[in-house]
Amino acid sequence: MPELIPLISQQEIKEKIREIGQNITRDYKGLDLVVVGVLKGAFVFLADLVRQISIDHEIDLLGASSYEGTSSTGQIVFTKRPDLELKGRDVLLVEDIVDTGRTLAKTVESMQLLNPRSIKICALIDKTERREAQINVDYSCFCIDGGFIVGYGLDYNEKYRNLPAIFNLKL
Ligand SMILES: O=P(O)(O)OC[C@H]1O[C@H](OP(=O)(O)OP(=O)(O)O)[C@H](O)[C@@H]1O
Ligand SMILES: Nc1nc2[nH]cnc2c(=O)[nH]1
Repeated sequence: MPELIPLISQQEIKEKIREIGQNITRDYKGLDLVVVGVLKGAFVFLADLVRQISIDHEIDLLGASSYEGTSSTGQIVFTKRPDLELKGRDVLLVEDIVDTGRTLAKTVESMQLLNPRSIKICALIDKTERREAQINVDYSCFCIDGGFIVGYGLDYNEKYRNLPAIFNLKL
């Protein structure tokens, strides 16, 4: 039976998202912000984050998937493309986690083809141990070394996304 070890509490998540939301609000004043959440994992974080951004902005979604169990297959499959016109606009990609960095590297590459004015990255978790692609996370809520984490949108074989806090999964 997998074991769940508490890592980041609901309260810590709430406080950090409020702070990051204020920073985004300040930095994007006067810009044409489109917040693009990367499904599936980012759906919980995205919903909480946009409610802490107090300037006008639009929201879109893209889908990217590459994990089987705790390992990246290395093959990023885009399951959904954004619907909004992004040309000339200020895109903020919202991810639940940056691990190897492969998903975001491919995602940024594909978003650049749509000619936005700017692309920045906001991640709930910046996990550094397995990083392979050079990714600059502009807004990071929590930085951790390693482990496989679940909860608050993050899954293991599609389970545990509903947990309200973040846990280390021990198999
Ligand atoms: O930096 P990386 O090593 O590429 O890992 C990060 C990606 O892994 C997870 O997605 P996953 O493929 O599990 O799909 P999901 O969001 O649908 O769970 C997560 O949501 C990120 O998109
Ligand atoms: N759930 C989950 N998905 C990931 N995708 C890349 N790293 C992780 C992780 O630690 N946990």
